[in-house]
Amino acid sequence: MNGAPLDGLRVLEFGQIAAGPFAGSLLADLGADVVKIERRGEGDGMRLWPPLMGEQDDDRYSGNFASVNRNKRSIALDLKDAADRDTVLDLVRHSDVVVENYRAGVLDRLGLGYDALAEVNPAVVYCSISGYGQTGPYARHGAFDVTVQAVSGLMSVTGEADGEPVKCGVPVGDFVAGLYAAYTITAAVRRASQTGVGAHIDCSMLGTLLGISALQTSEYFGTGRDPGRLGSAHPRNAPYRAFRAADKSFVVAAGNSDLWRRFCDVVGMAELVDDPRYLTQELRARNQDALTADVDGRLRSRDAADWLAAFEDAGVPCAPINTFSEILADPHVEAMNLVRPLPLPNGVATSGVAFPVAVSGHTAEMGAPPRLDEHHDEVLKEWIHEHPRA
Ligand SMILES: CC(C)(COP(=O)(O)OP(=O)(O)OC[C@H]1O[C@@H](n2cnc3c(N)ncnc32)[C@H](O)[C@@H]1OP(=O)(O)O)[C@@H](O)C(=O)NCCC(=O)NCCSC(=O)C(=O)O
Repeated sequence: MNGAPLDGLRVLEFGQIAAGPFAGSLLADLGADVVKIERRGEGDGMRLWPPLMGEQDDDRYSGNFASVNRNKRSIALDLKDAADRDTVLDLVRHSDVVVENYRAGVLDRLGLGYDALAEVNPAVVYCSISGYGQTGPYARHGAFDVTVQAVSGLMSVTGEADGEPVKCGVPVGDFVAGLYAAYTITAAVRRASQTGVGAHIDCSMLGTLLGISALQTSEYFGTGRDPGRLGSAHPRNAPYRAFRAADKSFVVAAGNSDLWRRFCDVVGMAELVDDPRYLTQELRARNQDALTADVDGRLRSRDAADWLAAFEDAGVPCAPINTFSEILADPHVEAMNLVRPLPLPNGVATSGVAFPVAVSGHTAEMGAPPRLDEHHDEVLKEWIHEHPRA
């Protein structure tokens, strides 16, 4: 990699499915040398998630697995076997970071918890990602994305007001935990490089979902009332939601008073600007059911594309409600160079979304995900024998 910000950082990832592997892939995309330690025989369970691509039954690779395990290497070890556990300890001596997302207590039971690893490498930054954190009444509870979206309050504010609570269609519980984990790991690595003292990072899916729910939790703290479900609408802004046009729905967000005036102009309802129900942002949000009813007929009179062109001309933020196939083929995404070829170990090429943040001096590459145990000898030789850490 060229000028990679994390060039030279050695990461051992005991990751499975999403949160741990995503944290590892964020580090790998920025140039870290990330080695997955996987279960012998089967490896990370996500290896079997469809779509599996490739001609031969025994040489197919999962697109899902590739998306969060590109740019990594793999070693398969039986963590219940004493010799393999010693191999892990040898690797830990020569690494900077360990990241894992097993149920709290699993790696402690295997003799590979933070205390054991800090004994062989006091500077190691060890990040545990779990559903509920390492301590507290729920620490040993297993968690999947949907259970944490439910328990965290997120589902209670997602969905239409008169419908059932639903989860976000993207597994934010896993991916947000992975993001916080990678961010905190890089901070702890900086401190470790200055002090020689590592860290145990306790990153929970519950805590991180509460962390990104800052507007909802602060609303509750301020009012004493639970925020409710508003579909695509906003509690403190209107018009700001999906509206129905003649052919389909689209989104427009006239999120301040100037944009509200422009919105009224575009829909040809200038009389609404001075309507006492809509004079301020706060009033528009409070009276948004009436506002939506007032503009509904007019918006349904033209197709979404016409409205989008008109709002865009007026500088009012608006958007089509795309499918992934639509946005991935969009000329703007093409100009961002986000969709790139992602090779699989069997030579088949799929596509992937590259690391989405540009860092000057660094080109994030999209290297193949590893075959299970592909790099066993290579990593041991490199890390332990050829380039040992002092
Ligand atoms: C996802 C889980 C509920 C799965 O629970 P379980 O299937 O009961 O697994 P556990 O993590 O409790 O334990 C893993 C077991 O595998 C053993 N184990 C693990 N790796 C190895 C290797 N390499 N060799 C031998 N044995 C191994 C380990 O010792 C444990 O066995 P024993 O020692 O015998 O117990 C839990 O791992 C969990 O809560 N993880 C943290 C939260 C998380 O990341 N969830 C996201 C999942 S994906 C998701 O959200 C989604 O798809 O949606």
